[in-house]
Amino acid sequence: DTFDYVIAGGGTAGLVIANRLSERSDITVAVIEAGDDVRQDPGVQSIDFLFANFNASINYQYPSVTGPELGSRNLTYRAGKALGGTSAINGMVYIRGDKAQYDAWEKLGNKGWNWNSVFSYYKLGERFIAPSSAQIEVGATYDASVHGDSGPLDNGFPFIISNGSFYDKARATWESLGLGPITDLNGGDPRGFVAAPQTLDPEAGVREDSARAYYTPAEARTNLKVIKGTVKRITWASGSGKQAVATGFEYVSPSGAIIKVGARKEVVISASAYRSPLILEASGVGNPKILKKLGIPTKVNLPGVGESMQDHNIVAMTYNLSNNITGRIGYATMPTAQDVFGSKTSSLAASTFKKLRSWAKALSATSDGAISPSAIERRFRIQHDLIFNKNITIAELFPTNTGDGGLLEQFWTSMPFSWGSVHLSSRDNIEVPSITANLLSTDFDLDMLTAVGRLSQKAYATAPLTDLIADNSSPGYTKLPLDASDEQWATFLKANALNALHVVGSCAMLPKELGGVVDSDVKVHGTRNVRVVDASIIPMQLSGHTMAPVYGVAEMAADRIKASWK
Ligand SMILES: Cc1cc2nc3c(=O)[nH]c(=O)nc-3n(C[C@H](O)[C@H](O)[C@H](O)COP(=O)(O)OP(=O)(O)OC[C@H]3O[C@@H](n4cnc5c(N)ncnc54)[C@H](O)[C@@H]3O)c2cc1C
Repeated sequence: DTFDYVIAGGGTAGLVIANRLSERSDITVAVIEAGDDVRQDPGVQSIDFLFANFNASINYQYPSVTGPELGSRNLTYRAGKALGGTSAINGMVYIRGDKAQYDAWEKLGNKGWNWNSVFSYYKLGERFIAPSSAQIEVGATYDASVHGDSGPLDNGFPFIISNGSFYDKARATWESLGLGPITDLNGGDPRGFVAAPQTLDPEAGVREDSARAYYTPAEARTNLKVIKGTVKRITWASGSGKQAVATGFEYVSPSGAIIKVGARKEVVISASAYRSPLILEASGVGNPKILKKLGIPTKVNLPGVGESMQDHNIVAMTYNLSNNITGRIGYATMPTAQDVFGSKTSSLAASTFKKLRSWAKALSATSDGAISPSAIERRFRIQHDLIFNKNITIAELFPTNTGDGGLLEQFWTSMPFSWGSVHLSSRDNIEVPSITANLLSTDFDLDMLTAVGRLSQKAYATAPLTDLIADNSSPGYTKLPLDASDEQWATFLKANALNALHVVGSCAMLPKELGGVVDSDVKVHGTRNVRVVDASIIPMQLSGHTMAPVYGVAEMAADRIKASWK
């Protein structure tokens, strides 16, 4: 078959693109998705389960190990394998990040990509469901002006938040720690404490994933087709012009047959930050040194493919409760560098600035110079400026119910300088990426996580939140006392820090000389008609979580693609 557009991956971003492109009835669109349609699966619909589908068939699980300094621990990276992709299995928390983080994309060379532009697409895509007055009383506040009200994606607060007994005490504690309540964390300035909305239908109590939001309303269109299969590679037009021209994809059908599907106009890769680089590499687009080792001829020399994979660094602690907390705990506290480092902030700003060059050099060396030290340093400088001059939020502290009556406090740093990579593991294996996690590889990343951990511990030891807390059950105050030294923290974090599953950057939207893979029209450098749209193109980490940014980016990318029709 041949279509105008063929999309590899019907996940969070892929279905946004499919929906928006097929709005025009004379444009034909096919989506090749490896997973099943799970919209009717009660486990997917449920808004309570977050971790329940971790080992299920709708989950990809990719192995990796930490470096020896972190105990060579096994890490698992996860993503959804279903129509809807990771939005079908994730925690649904919807947080966009800080304004300045988006403005940095434009500074990095992406014309037109800034907070104002992406914000307008956030609003276009969203149908925000205002909380009830009972929900507002327990922190579900909002500013209607920062939300959309007629887009496809439902976003709101779970009904059961209104039974919560946690809010008043947590709010008072955070207020006393200088991080008082804010009205809405999605207006570009999320610093403070507030209930976080989730992509769900509050009345029905059902998950809103991209299949429900973007595929269901478009399903009946005759110009849109979903094909079950796993894309192996791009097929190329013969000839060796300046720009490579895709003719479609080759995919493996459920029966194992290798099938070709044609694309008259373009192919779009939306297979996630883990898998989009693999499809490019399998098609000969990437770092010639890596491709040569894999036995793949280079079609497009693009060394940034699979590099600068950025995640958040996450740690969990658990608490026993002396007073039962009813209802759902869905509150985020987001601090800035000043909030966590206090009076040390300016000296840290100066000392870390001096280290950027050596960090960039070391990172470049881990990938055999795939991205030059000077390009990484340029990117690091912008990141440093965001942290220390633009005062963005640099961490999130997010409590949830443990399920057995306890409280799980997860905290993570949002802007680590430790970047990893993800590449094809062997020529024909499109299923298992080779992931280098590279967690906590700079001293500052460890300092940030330590400072955020101390803030987290302090909050649960500060009245009135203490009224609810019986004890720190893990790691426990014996192992990690409230006055733990830097060494004790380092030992704890090196043994327990994990990948937060918020991976971006592996096909970064940046100029090629900065290690970029796609340009600001989300087109792969050196190709005429290959685009990538998913978390992989987000060039620099954001505060919060990654799903909302993926929706915003996909909405804007769809318009960029449509603009090429004029
Ligand atoms: C357990 C978990 C919890 C999370 N919780 C949150 C949260 O609460 N809030 C938040 O903001 N973010 C959260 N995230 C992260 C967020 O969900 C993801 O960053 C985002 O959904 C990624 O979207 P994507 O479009 O890049 O990829 P995906 O949504 O993963 O889409 C990729 C799609 O491509 C398909 N695919 C892959 N390879 C191929 C191939 N070769 N051929 C055909 N199809 C293919 C996949 O099956 C999938 O459907 C969480 C992630 C995980 C794993």
